[in-house]
Amino acid sequence: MSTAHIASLPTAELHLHIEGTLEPEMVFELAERNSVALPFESVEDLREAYQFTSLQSFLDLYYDCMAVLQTRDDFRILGERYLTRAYDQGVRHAEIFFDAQAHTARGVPAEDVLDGLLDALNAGARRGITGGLILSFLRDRPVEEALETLESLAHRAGDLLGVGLDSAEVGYPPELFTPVFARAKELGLHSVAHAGEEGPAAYVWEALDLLGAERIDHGIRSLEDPELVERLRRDRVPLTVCPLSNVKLAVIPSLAEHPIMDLLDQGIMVTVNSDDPAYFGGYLGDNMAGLVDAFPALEPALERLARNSVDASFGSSARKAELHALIDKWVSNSPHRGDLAVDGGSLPS
Ligand SMILES: Nc1ncnc2[nH]cnc12
Ligand SMILES: [Zn+2]
Repeated sequence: MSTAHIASLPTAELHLHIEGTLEPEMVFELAERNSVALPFESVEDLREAYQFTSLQSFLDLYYDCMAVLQTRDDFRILGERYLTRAYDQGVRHAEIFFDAQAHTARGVPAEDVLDGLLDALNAGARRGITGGLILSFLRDRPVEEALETLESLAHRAGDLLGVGLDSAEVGYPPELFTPVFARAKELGLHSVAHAGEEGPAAYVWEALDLLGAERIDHGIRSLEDPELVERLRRDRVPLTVCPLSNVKLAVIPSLAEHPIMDLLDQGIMVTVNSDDPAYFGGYLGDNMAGLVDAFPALEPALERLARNSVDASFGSSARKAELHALIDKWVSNSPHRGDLAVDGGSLPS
């Protein structure tokens, strides 16, 4: 199967930080437009800094770069460019995280961020890519601030799909955010949480049992706990796995050592996502193609990965049916279609 065909697989992207789609060229473009001084001489200079040794080493640069995002229109452009690139790599539905606190801390109103991203999503929907927004709380900032942020957007709950939890993981257990997620539930919002990226399997349990998370973002360290694996399998809890991110942030030494095959073999509902594609070397289709390159045996499970992403999304039943029909079409245009895995979460042995 060609790389181009793999990268055209229709999917839903469920783990994507919009601020992580800020390409270096756009950092410079917006810095000029908004008169922001940058500590980098050139695009190349900035790109050279993309050498991360941990989640924190990435987050330091990620938060610095987003200082160039200042107006509703900046967020519209950011969103539209992501949706265009994602569409080109097969994405037909995107549930997008935004880090409101990283912007309000700089004096940018949360509603400007929200409105700019909604402008982009409305334009995307007219062009065949649907989606929604997930307000993600920064777990390394005070819980009270997360609650205030949620309350400040409570009157806009109808414009949000759900809430999430991200930023530096170790030392900031999900348990801390129990009241925030309880309030989000009262507002009728879905819940997801990053857990088990750098942090332990215990954080995944907390995200499920204390926050009521419906999906776990990353979750790869769940494999260290057989009881947790059984829980995820039994309840069909989706994991939004981000392979290129895991390698770039040194969570996994190389793509060839990624545990995706293990996760699938254990019957876990895995989805593939790009996390922060501008920083990690590729969008969703690039993640898929990289995985198949590292694990040729994954090819028969591509259809399963795509169907998982649709089933794990918070899209309407009607939209899910449309997305499954697009996957049907992709399968019928695939070589060796008789060999493709069509049911179950695991690979044929
Ligand atoms: N991979 C990641 N983990 C936690 N927080 C993030 N924010 C942006 N990317 C993230
Ligand atoms: Zn993430």
